[in-house]
Amino acid sequence: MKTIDQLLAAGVAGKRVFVRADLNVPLDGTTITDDGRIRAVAPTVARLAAAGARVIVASHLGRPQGAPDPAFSLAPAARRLGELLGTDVAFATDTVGDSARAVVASLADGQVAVVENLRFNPGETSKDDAERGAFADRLASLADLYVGDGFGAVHRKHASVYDLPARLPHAAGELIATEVGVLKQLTDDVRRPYTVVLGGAKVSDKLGVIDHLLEKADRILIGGGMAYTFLKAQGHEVGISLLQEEQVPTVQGYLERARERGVELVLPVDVLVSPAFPDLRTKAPAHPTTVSADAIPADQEGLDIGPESRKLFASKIADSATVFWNGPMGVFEHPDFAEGTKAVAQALVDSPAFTVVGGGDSAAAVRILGFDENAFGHISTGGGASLEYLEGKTLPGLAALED
Ligand SMILES: Nc1ncnc2c1ncn2[C@@H]1O[C@H](COP(=O)(O)OP(=O)(O)O)[C@@H](O)[C@H]1O
Ligand SMILES: O=C(OP(=O)(O)O)[C@H](O)COP(=O)(O)O
Repeated sequence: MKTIDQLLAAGVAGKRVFVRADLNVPLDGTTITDDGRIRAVAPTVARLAAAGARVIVASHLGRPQGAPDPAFSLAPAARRLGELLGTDVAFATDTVGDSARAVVASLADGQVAVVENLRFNPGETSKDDAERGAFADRLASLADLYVGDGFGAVHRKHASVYDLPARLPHAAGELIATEVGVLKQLTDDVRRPYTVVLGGAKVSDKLGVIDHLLEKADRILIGGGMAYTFLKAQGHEVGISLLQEEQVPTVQGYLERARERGVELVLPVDVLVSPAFPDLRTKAPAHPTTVSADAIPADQEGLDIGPESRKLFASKIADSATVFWNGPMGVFEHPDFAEGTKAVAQALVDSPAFTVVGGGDSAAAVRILGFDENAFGHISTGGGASLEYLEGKTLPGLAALED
């Protein structure tokens, strides 16, 4: 894989360099609640700008449906990038249209622009190669060189991640190089016991990785929204909790294989439930109840792991040599449902293990809940991306950066 150093050595002054970043940051309205992903890509942008490149930064944010949606605008992220770089950052109100072309044409050497959310365009995420390719052609017309540095999205076969680098001379940015360097340590010769903690809300996306983890990990702890499909697979009712009903038979297979292989699959023994999803803006008290994991009332939603589960998970983490964690244990954005995530983060900090936290929200959670980033072995900007990397899959966004 060519690195940014090689690109810089060849000279980028006056060149339009397209940087595919992952600026998919958590927002409260237009306020960024954690800017970790912007800080993570800023050094790559800064180095290119300092070398005289005209830098075009592009990213997705959230999951808009292929059309402009102001709730998912990258404008706040562009402003924050400008603050971090200490320079004006221009913003194009579209991705490949008149605004983007005008903004790029007006860039002087060393200046930086951000174009609007890639996913406002249906071609970005299309499953149709021709439609994705046509959008990649339009992106390619904006730039001379491509730098892939959106580690959190390298598992997506999307136009800006996969098709665009095939159309321009390309290199990997500093963030991707660092992320891959650290995650390699978890694939080569992992120190055991190796514990993987999974949670979060992207359940259908991430359930599949368990198939591979059953071959690799000694222990898998499952909390967050992921837990309820497992509890259902064990025959328990989960009320109105997040559930991937069609995956229940697959998960029953995982439970069976874990038993056969001697992999410890640890589920919550108690959960915090509430009749409604909490208001994350007002943070109004939700008055949750603690119930046993096998007794979730039909009209209630499981929104965090309970106190006994916190102790159980912490004890499993304490007795580990390597821990990889993706996915909050509950709806940590609300104080009533943050204790499970806090307890797991604290257990990682207290553990002598080599610890890696991955994922946009998981990384944000540890910082928002007040943990020192340096207390972890590594905080990865990618959740799904790191899980699929650990699975040994060929990731489209990394394969596309190969020479
Ligand atoms: N029990 C639950 N029910 C619904 N959502 C949950 C639950 N537990 C965690 N979440 C949500 O999961 C989200 C993060 O999930 P995900 O995107 O998969 O993690 P990451 O970004 O770290 O990879 C958080 O916004 C959190 O509120
Ligand atoms: O937030 C992300 O992934 P993550 O939640 O697995 O860390 C990335 O920005 C990818 O976003 P996507 O899962 O909508 O493709």
